[in-house]
Amino acid sequence: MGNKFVIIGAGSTHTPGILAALTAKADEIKMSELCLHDIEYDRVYHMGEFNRIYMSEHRPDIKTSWTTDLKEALTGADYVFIQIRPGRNEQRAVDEHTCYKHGLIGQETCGLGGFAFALRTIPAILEIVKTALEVCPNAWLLNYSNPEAMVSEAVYRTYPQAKMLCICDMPISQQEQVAAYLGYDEKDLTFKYFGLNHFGWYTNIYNKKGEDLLPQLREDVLSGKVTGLSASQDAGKLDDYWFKTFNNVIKGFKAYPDFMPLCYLQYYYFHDEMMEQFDHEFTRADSVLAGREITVYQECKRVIETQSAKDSYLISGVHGNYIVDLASSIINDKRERFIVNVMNNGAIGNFNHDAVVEVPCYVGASGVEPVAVGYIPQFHKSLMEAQKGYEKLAVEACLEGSYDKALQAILLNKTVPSYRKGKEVLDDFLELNKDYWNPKFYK
Ligand SMILES: NC(=O)c1ccc[n+]([C@@H]2O[C@H](COP(=O)([O-])OP(=O)(O)OC[C@H]3O[C@@H](n4cnc5c(N)ncnc54)[C@H](O)[C@@H]3O)[C@@H](O)[C@H]2O)c1
Ligand SMILES: O=P(O)(O)OC[C@H]1O[C@H](O[C@H]2[C@H](O)[C@@H](O)[C@@H](O)O[C@@H]2CO)[C@H](O)[C@@H](O)[C@@H]1O
Ligand SMILES: [Mn+2]
Repeated sequence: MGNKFVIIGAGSTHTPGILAALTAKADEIKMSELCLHDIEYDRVYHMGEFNRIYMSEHRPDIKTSWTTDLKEALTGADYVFIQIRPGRNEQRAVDEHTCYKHGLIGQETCGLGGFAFALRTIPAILEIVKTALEVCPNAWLLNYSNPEAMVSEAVYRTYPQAKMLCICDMPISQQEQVAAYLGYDEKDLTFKYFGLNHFGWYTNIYNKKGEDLLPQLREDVLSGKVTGLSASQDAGKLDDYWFKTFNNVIKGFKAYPDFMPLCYLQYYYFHDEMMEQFDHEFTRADSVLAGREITVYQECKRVIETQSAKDSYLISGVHGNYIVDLASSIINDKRERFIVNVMNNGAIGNFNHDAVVEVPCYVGASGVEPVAVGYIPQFHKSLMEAQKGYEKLAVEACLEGSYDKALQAILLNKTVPSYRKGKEVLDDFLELNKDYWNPKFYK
């Protein structure tokens, strides 16, 4: 008997990439069944039928199904991938435009866009984990749903018994860019890293000879020899948003050269410049809605009409491969190294032990074993402490429906300059999220 895999939020436009990775590694992960679930019938119908046709042509031995019934999806599940976006990209666009209206960065997970997003996602994720603990308590839950930093805090404190890993594909994406610049395959390098999700730094980059390549990269940055990461890649593969974002890594590394920053730190290091660099009228969510949201479902409809996926493009890419490789490391007890959001418990010696941090971990059948990072410098520790205070208070505000805690959280976010600005955005968000936020906010 093989493994039943389930994708919750399967209407995700990233699902085709995950299907490609699951299919490519079906034997390695012993996949015998794949069920797609989403709360929106139209989305799970199109993605579910796409998957049925695709699998019938590539792996007819694998049983496929799709449903809007969560308990039905989770019955007998062994591995559950979760990638939900309550309110979809339409509500993400509302988050971004609202922040820009008040002169603050509008971004999916960073700044106050992430705050609104977290307060929509956390209640939904907790419901899914609660149901999974009832229906398939021994299943591994691998979560991509954002904002990971706050989703993981909420889940790990509410359901510490859940076999759940909260992961992000940004570190591996940036590592692939850096490896290409250095002339290596990413798998041949060991990246030393610490931080919070979308708020971390690389301290060393070792090759197989044990040589640390970060100092040379730092020299290239400080000398002006390298001005952008994406230059090392076929820029055509990256859209303008990612092209700019990966190039800003070099800008951040130059500004604070002790460690290489994860690209998302651009929103905190250079908030004012990000306001100039990114379009306020046509935001990232607008771009996704006009792009990926349309092309992915057009392809699903085409395959359903022709009843064949033989000539369908399917790009597994880093997003699809990362979560399937992680599942394989558990299934086959490979104990490979992944960057995961885990309870600190001393991995970062001088940071709150009762806080979720994002660190390298070895992942096997027994779960995750974080690397001992040791003590981190005052600069990074202080930035992380303020951000973690924001994250923890945002989770408490969400779970309690507390306006006061929401106001406290907001002021701790480095993209918010004042109580007045933060309160203006919060009050707009309360009105705009009535269908998603804790009803206690409105009592
Ligand atoms: N961790 C990472 O590095 C990473 C990478 C990519 C995407 N993501 C996250 O994955 C999630 C999905 O992203 P996307 O761009 O694919 O979104 P998407 O809008 O394309 O798809 C999300 C799907 O979730 C469904 N959904 C919403 N609420 C649900 C619920 N309660 N139960 C089941 N399904 C539900 C929606 O109907 C939609 O089909 C987002 O949270 C996004 O931020 C995370
Ligand atoms: O703006 P989106 O919806 O395209 O992406 C938002 C997500 O961006 C990161 O994931 C990227 C990944 O880093 C990139 O290399 C490529 O694989 O696409 C992914 C998804 O677009 C980030 O890690 C996620 O947390 C964001 O949700
Ligand atoms: Mn991420």
